[in-house]
Amino acid sequence: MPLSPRDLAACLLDAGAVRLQPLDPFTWASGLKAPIYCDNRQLLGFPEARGLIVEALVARTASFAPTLIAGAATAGVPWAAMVADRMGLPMAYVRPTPKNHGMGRQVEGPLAKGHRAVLIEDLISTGMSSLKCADALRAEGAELPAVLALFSYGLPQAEKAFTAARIAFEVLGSFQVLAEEAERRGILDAAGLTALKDWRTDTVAWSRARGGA
Ligand SMILES: O=P(O)(O)OC[C@H]1O[C@H](OP(=O)(O)OP(=O)(O)O)[C@H](O)[C@@H]1O
Ligand SMILES: O=C(O)c1cc(=O)[nH]c(=O)[nH]1
Repeated sequence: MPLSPRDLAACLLDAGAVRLQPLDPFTWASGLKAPIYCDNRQLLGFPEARGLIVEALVARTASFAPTLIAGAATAGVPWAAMVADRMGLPMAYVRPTPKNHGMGRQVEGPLAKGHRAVLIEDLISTGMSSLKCADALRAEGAELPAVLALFSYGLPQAEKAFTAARIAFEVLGSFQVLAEEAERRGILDAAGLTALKDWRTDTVAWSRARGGA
């Protein structure tokens, strides 16, 4: 059976990957402050869950008929490596910025030019990191039909950014289902639920009120 968003939420909660700290917010890569942090990297320590996730990524990836699998550094790289290995395809990885010594490359591995690439990312918040990698792949001459990620918060700024960049993105799991599963398991108490609800009402205002971007 394919991995559902609820299965992914279960994997994340079982792995202890989800942390809630409304009173001591996390700073995200974008500079936003948030009450939640989803550390997908924890999934790497669970071979069974990891295998199911890779299988789901392979199925989605295959539908785009890529000739190259690219990983967004750093957290997307292990997933891209496992997918590329299962599919018997070349793999590259993309740094957030070009390396400032050595070969000075942003896309590392085979030249992306002429390839039809799928970019694999672990998580999408604002989409900024994935889209920087997407730009680099396109600048090197790759066609990029899609970005695939394990999880997305479903923030409107991400939707807008991907639409503007004309790149499809697909995810295995969402914040909404994760929050539902956490509530079902009794992990989210009333205070946690209220904090997440307040945050979701306006994530940017919530962040600014706490000194974030
Ligand atoms: O959609 P965004 O707003 O860009 O946020 C998501 C990005 O943030 C995290 O990466 P981080 O920069 O923490 O680095 P890492 O991948 O090296 O852990 C995550 O792995 C995504 O790449
Ligand atoms: O936006 C981020 O930086 C971010 C959020 C999150 O929940 N997990 C993560 O790894 N990064």
